[in-house]
Amino acid sequence: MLKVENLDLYYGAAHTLKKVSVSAEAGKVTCVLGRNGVGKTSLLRAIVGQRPIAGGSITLDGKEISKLSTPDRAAMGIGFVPQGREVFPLLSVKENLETGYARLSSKEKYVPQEVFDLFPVLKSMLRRRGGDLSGGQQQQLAIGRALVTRPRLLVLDEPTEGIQPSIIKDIGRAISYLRDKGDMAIVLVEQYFEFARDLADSFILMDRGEVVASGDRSGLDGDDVRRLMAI
Ligand SMILES: Nc1ncnc2c1ncn2[C@@H]1O[C@H](COP(=O)(O)OP(=O)(O)OP(=O)(O)O)[C@@H](O)[C@H]1O
Repeated sequence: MLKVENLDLYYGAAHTLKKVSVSAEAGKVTCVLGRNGVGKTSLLRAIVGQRPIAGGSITLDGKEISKLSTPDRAAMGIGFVPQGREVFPLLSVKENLETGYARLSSKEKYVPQEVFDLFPVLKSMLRRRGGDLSGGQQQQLAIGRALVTRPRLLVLDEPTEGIQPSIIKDIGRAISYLRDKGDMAIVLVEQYFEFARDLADSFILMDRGEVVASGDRSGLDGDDVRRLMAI
């Protein structure tokens, strides 16, 4: 479904991503692993259209999307859960979810029941302001908001960061459920190794802007991976 090939990205003179390649398939979780600052967030932002690339290609179902705007990519089915969640603090939970309606047809403008099944707390807090939710609840809201857009490709940037263990479990269960439905490809950036290992069908490991290892989940047990994940 998603194919990123030989992607180069710069911030000014800094060559932040060097010939990075990764792919993601429906019904699978692809994990992007690596320490702080190796370029994981930059890769995701390039995929969703928030960072221009200097070289390489990004295709979704064979169509080149690297020149398309972020809203156009969202309309093609890319949903993004950014690092830090980016919940609108003054909007209610309901209004935050409804921001996902922008590119939907009028028939699709509702919150899918599975959002509330996966995260029942959102249902009970629909009128609360986003900014009044705990970090874990905000993360659930950010995932729910992405699901409202009916993504075919769901891109998540460190959904466990700063979250309490019980909610990490809920988020892990949600990702497994979405994967097992079979029609959605999931790209997950994580620094929490055990969480990623439990979910990954395949992975890439990055170091200083480059992919230094990749493979299926069995490759995650190597010492190299742990060493390059250690902070
Ligand atoms: N807007 C920016 N301008 C300049 N440099 C940036 C910018 N954003 C990120 N960088 C630099 O690019 C490199 C990669 O950052 P990036 O956030 O992609 O890494 P990361 O692996 O996601 O790290 P983290 O886990 O901390 O988010 C870092 O050296 C970072 O300082």
